[in-house]
Amino acid sequence: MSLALVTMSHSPLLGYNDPAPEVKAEVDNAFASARAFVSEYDPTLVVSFAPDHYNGFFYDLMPPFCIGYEALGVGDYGTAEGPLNVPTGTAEKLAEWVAERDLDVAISRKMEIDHGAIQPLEILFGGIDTVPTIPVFVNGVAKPFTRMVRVRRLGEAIGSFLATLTDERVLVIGSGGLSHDPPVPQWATATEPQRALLLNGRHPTAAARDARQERVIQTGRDFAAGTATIQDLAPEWDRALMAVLASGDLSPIDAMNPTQMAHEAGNSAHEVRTWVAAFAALSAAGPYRVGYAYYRPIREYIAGFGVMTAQTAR
Ligand SMILES: O=C(O)/C=C/c1cccc(O)c1O
Ligand SMILES: [Fe+2]
Repeated sequence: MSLALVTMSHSPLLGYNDPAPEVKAEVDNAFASARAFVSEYDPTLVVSFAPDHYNGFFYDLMPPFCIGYEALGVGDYGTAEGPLNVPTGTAEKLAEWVAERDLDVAISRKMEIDHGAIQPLEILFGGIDTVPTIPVFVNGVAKPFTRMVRVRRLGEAIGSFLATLTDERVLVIGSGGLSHDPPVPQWATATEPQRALLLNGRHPTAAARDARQERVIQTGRDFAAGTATIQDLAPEWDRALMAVLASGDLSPIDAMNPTQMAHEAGNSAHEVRTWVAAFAALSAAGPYRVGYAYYRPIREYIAGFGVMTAQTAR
């Protein structure tokens, strides 16, 4: 049984704050390479590991992981709104398989997902319902964070299930990261209105959504201009992580410390958990080979921006 993987940074600022034309062309080329890889593999099932940014998951009930049995996009930053094509029966079996392997994972029969999960589907498939997709939420923004070994184990358990689906060609996606520190409020330092959003900010008014997005877009512009106060990107940290993921030996990930990750690479660097889960899932089907890798720190997107493709080695 073989599996395929695409991991990619997302940024809601794509199309809002574009970098210099040659950098934008590089990113477009990276997306085109990932698309070509996916098109050749022709997946029949996608498992998408993605974070959320207080659009679907809030502090009224914040799980570290959640498998979606049904899901819909919320439509933030112009991304698609509406239902995904989730194979509910397979998602249910996946959650049971994971629970039997001693891992605690939440489930949702109505998962609301934002640009973190939607953007890769739109970039790779041109839509959110073209290929059956099981969304797996991996908390990458809301403290407290699980130890990284739990993320690796979850990925491996999901991969071991996927390896039993011999009639499917499964693509795993990891969306997020790499180093970045966008102006997503932190509970400890949030104002009262921000805390209300973090606690239960579902379905904001159009005006509230626009105000939030405008603030992030402006921060991206300020960051590119060198005037923002957010933490800088950490290209060496990003490249080192990509090297570990490409090496096939994920064990060094277990030693990564959540506090240190945020300190070195920004609060939202925890989104790399999705990459770790995706690579761990891939590793469950045997040794793998990375076919394509792109990286550049892009301040306009507030992202250490990376794209990788990989596949089970034959
Ligand atoms: O949720 C937001 O408003 C912003 C999120 C964001 C900004 C920059 C890079 C990212 O990966 C993000 O998710
Ligand atoms: Fe994000």
